[in-house]
Amino acid sequence: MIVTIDGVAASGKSSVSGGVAQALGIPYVSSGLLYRAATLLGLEGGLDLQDAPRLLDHLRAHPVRLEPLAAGNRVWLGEQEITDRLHSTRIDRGVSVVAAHPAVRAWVDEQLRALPEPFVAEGRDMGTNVFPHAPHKFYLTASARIRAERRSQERPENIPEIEAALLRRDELDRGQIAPAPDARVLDTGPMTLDQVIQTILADIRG
Ligand SMILES: Nc1ncnc2c1ncn2[C@@H]1O[C@H](COP(=O)(O)OP(=O)(O)OP(=O)(O)O)[C@@H](O)[C@H]1O
Ligand SMILES: Nc1ccn([C@H]2C[C@H](O)[C@@H](COP(=O)(O)O)O2)c(=O)n1
Repeated sequence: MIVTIDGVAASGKSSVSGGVAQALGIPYVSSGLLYRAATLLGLEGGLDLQDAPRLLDHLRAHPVRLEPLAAGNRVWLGEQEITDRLHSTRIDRGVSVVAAHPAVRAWVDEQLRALPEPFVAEGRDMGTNVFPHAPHKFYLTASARIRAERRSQERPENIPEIEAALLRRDELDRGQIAPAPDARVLDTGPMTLDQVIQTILADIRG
């Protein structure tokens, strides 16, 4: 069984997926981490992030592995764990450019489709493109201001700066952020994290 949870940036995908996965006793898969890892490798390799062929060569020469766990995902570059380096303003600024390359998307999708079921998959196009046959699909939204207020607990920037960056990323990611026609859309703005998780679990359990 695959559950897909897509949505806009900072809508709560990782936190909600982790809670749903833990309740179901299965792992969750954060597809965004693979795009973030590709961005980190590109930046640290001194590459032009617009140069998809060179970026792809670099990714093939430096194998990245996603370890999906219910308690949180880990990303490995060979034997070295890089998870803690993937959530920074620098990566946020570059990741949409990297994620727009069809070849990078194919690199990510291949890794995701090779994972053993069951799992909860979160990202932008899990329900539309990567796992269109998933039986349970959800799509999270919230206003940019609410998302910025939530994220301000985790980042040093002020709320208007975070809000502007989120709106910029939504715009750059717009090619990937449509909900699947059969997804249940949840506006998490007026909901607590636990309410979102319980709503999804109730829907899955029918
Ligand atoms: N319904 C909610 N109520 C309150 N806080 C929430 C809710 N959903 C998420 N949060 C908080 O919002 C922040 C962003 O959530 P999270 O990192 O899960 O979003 P995301 O969609 O995975 O982000 P990104 O797109 O950047 O990977 C976290 O601090 C999380 O605890
Ligand atoms: N399925 C996905 C997942 C992620 N992306 C891109 C778009 C995001 O800006 C970036 C980081 O994802 P996040 O950690 O914010 O979920 O990766 C995508 O295009 N498709």
